[in-house]
Amino acid sequence: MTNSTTYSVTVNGVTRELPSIQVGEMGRVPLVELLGDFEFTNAVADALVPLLPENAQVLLSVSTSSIPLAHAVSERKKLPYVIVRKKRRTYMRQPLIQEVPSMTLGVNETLWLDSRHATRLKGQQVVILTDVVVSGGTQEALAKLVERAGGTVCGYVSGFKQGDPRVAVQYLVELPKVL
Ligand SMILES: O=P(O)(O)OC[C@H]1O[C@H](OP(=O)(O)OP(=O)(O)O)[C@H](O)[C@@H]1O
Repeated sequence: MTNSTTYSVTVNGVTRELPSIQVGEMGRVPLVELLGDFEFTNAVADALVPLLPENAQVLLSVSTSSIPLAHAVSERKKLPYVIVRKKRRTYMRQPLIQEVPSMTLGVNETLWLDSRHATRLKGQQVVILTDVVVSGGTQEALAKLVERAGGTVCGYVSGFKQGDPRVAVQYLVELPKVL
């Protein structure tokens, strides 16, 4: 930690001072933001690639914060990626709908996977990839979507772990839950 309001992390030689944000009654939480930061996203993607299971065929991630990371890892591994949405779109056809019971900020979410993309998971070995894992609720909900789509989860990977997730996640950096 560099001072009382930031938390310093370095991945593959790229350092960021994470701001600490007051989250409800949890206290001050160091906040990772890959969105809008290509240099840090690329560093995290480079470091995550060796953690992916060898048999991975597809990456599955979720909007919004994890999208740049999923894209960068996909590009490096030459694996396709699928993004689950948090809002229904009019162009979705017969989406799979999955609730996330409790998330980081205590807000329930609903995940939507368009059937066009669910088809891409069928019969595939799928890695679940997020930028941050806290409770693991999001990764669990993504795993349920994989099963419902007829795929198999072959691993859970996250750039950062912040807390005690309910799933066994491969991660790069453990962050304190509160500062
Ligand atoms: O392990 P969990 O407790 O489920 O929390 C992890 C989730 O929380 C963050 O998303 P966030 O809630 O910030 O949503 P956003 O990506 O839409 O900003 C992160 O990107 C994961 O998806």
